[in-house]
Amino acid sequence: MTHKILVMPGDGIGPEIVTEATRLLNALRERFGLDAELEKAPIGGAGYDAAGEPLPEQTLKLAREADGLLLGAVGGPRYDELPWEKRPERGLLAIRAQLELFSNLRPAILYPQLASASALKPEIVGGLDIMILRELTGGAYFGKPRGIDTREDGVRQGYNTIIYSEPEIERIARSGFDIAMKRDRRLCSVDKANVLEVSQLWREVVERVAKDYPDVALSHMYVDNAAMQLVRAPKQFDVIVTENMFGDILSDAAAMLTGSIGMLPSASLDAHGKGLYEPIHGSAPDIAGQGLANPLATLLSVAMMLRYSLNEEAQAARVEAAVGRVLDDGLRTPDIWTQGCDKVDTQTMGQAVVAALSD
Ligand SMILES: NC(=O)C1=CN([C@@H]2O[C@H](COP(=O)(O)OP(=O)(O)OC[C@H]3O[C@@H](n4cnc5c(N)ncnc54)[C@H](O)[C@@H]3O)[C@@H](O)[C@H]2O)C=CC1
Ligand SMILES: CC(C)CC(=O)C(=O)O
Ligand SMILES: [Mg+2]
Repeated sequence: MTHKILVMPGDGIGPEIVTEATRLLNALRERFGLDAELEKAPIGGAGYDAAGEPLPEQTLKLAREADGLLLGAVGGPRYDELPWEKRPERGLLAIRAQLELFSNLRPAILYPQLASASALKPEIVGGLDIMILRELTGGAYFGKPRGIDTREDGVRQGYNTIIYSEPEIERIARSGFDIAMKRDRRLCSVDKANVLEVSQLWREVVERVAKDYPDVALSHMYVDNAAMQLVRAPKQFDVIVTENMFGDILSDAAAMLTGSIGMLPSASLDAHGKGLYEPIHGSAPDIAGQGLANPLATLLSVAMMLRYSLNEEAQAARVEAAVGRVLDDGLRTPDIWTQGCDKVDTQTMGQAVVAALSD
């Protein structure tokens, strides 16, 4: 069956890195028999420019019809003054919500070739392979009420609401336990239950779900400590499950353990395996259009799409092996460059991965 893949480049470095992902997918089609057709649609600032909406109706329609979704990144200073409903970031949140992509897998893996690019010493971080599972359709980014208004005494105030229902917590907890069962069977649930009622409920529900997974060692940790422990001794973690905003922040921190935020892919899944795949980073306006962006997080996101949504494990492994080979050859974009390696631009890196694909 032909896989329908929708690519949504978005803004900033989005189009540059998605160009490399498209090059990769086309190579898999032409040289390795991947049966797939690609379509392209605007989202984020590009959606606003094209259709006046950060998630145009036509993009959402195509997304619903596709088997796999690939996204670059959204946002940029050009759009920062827009009202919330029109902002690029709103388009991203909207597609996640509309497609019920509640389960966001963010693997943080240190490639051995990048040991010297990590923010931590090799003896602390060597062999790092953790999975951060972030709840993606609840919490502060979606809770209502939200806004900025003026109190009766004339003082302006801004507010958001962190809200989670029991079923929302339960389904992400189950995802966390299921993932842990396929790994080292250790799950750390991260919350702020010493201060937040929403976290107290989170902890209660996670404990309840744990009864169905007696083989998984469950622990709990407050998010402030978790941030510190990630930097102090990251290998103590196997799977981390946490709410939307905590996961957003912790995964950016974890990225630096792997050398760069340009190395971390992600999968955002619904309950049936449909997924949106994207690097965890943003649109990086500071380096956009200069060939400086690392495309590897996006290419590794393609691998995740092949594995999780398209059932193409061999193709996924092929992509990951090619990334490993290119790193073996010493090619580095500036964000992961260290002494003795070859500094290359976005396109050269993408072409090298394609050239390194093999049986
Ligand atoms: N999923 C998405 O589409 C996301 C969008 N954003 C949006 O992106 C815009 C910029 O946000 P920032 O806070 O600056 O975060 P960012 O992740 O875009 O950039 C943070 C830093 O990492 C660098 N960086 C990011 N990706 C890189 C790559 N592939 N290769 C090399 N260096 C890379 C950037 O140059 C920058 O110095 C904002 O409009 C923000 O709302 C932010 C995070 C996620
Ligand atoms: C629009 C933001 C929620 C995007 C982001 O920072 C992320 O998903 O990591
Ligand atoms: Mg983020």
